[in-house]
Amino acid sequence: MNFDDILYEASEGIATITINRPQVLNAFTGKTVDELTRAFMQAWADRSVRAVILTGTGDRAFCTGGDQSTRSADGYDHVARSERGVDIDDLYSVIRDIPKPVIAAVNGYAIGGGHVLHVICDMTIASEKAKFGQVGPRVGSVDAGFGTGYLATVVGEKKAREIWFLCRQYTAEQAREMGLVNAVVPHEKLMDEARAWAAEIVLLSPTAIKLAKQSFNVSSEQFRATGAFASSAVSLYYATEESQEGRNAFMEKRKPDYSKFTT
Ligand SMILES: CC(C)(COP(=O)(O)OP(=O)(O)OC[C@H]1O[C@@H](n2cnc3c(N)ncnc32)[C@H](O)[C@@H]1OP(=O)(O)O)[C@@H](O)C(=O)NCCC(=O)NCCSC(=O)c1cc(O)c2ccccc2c1O
Repeated sequence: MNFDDILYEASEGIATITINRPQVLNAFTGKTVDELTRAFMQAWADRSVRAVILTGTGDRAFCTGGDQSTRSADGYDHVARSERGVDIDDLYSVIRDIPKPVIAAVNGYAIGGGHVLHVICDMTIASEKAKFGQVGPRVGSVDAGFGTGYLATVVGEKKAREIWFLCRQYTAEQAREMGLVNAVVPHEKLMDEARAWAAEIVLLSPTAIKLAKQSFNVSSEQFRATGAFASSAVSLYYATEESQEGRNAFMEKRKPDYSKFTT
């Protein structure tokens, strides 16, 4: 399968999927989301693959979410819906549903939708240089469902609300302390560590792993429906002046001014 925005490689039972848009810190467009979804389906269909690693190209970013330069007033479709009609909810679903563990190897910023991506992965290994956070309320967006409710099941309600309501960035060590990542390793050892974890999985019973993963998914399944509903709501929100102010401020490299908006 040919991809433009991502890299796909499979060997020794491990598929590695790499978001490859370093010029925008691996932010994704609809096309990127579509390619990621297809890459996960390819890893699912390949019976020799027992574990998947998701990472980003370069030293600076895992993924910084939707590519703001492609977002327009008529909404979310331009950010995360491809010509083929595949959207972010399908990507989140395939990461959860593929019956093989998915390890996020976070090599830098995991921000916005990029943060949600690593949260959805089964496990996260972080470079000591990694930075984590949500930015939606700053840039006029919100990725609810897995991005909010499921995050709260991972780090607790208070911490999840802090992450969303303050839009701070957290270090890899802070992320480990709050249970957001499984391990923190020296930057240059990140991919070796991720491959070592995946190689351990390769030796285990694939059916037992599948059953365990599917059973873990049961209690958070409600967030899939919340996410679909939230995507519909956000596509309406993106059309508003308030949301546009967030996006425009980011592109113009200034602070957003939400002072005239109320709710
Ligand atoms: C990630 C940062 C904190 C990094 O800051 P830093 O100062 O280190 O670097 P720069 O800001 O100078 O970035 C370098 C370069 O990359 C460009 N860039 C970075 N991120 C993006 C991006 N997301 N889109 C487009 N371009 C990006 C940046 O403009 C610079 O370009 P130059 O040409 O000037 O060199 C900081 O970059 C940052 O905060 N980025 C913004 C991240 C952001 O707004 N992400 C989108 C959030 S919304 C989202 O992801 C989202 C996705 C979904 O799929 C949803 C689905 C459903 C509902 C909601 C969704 C949703 O909210």
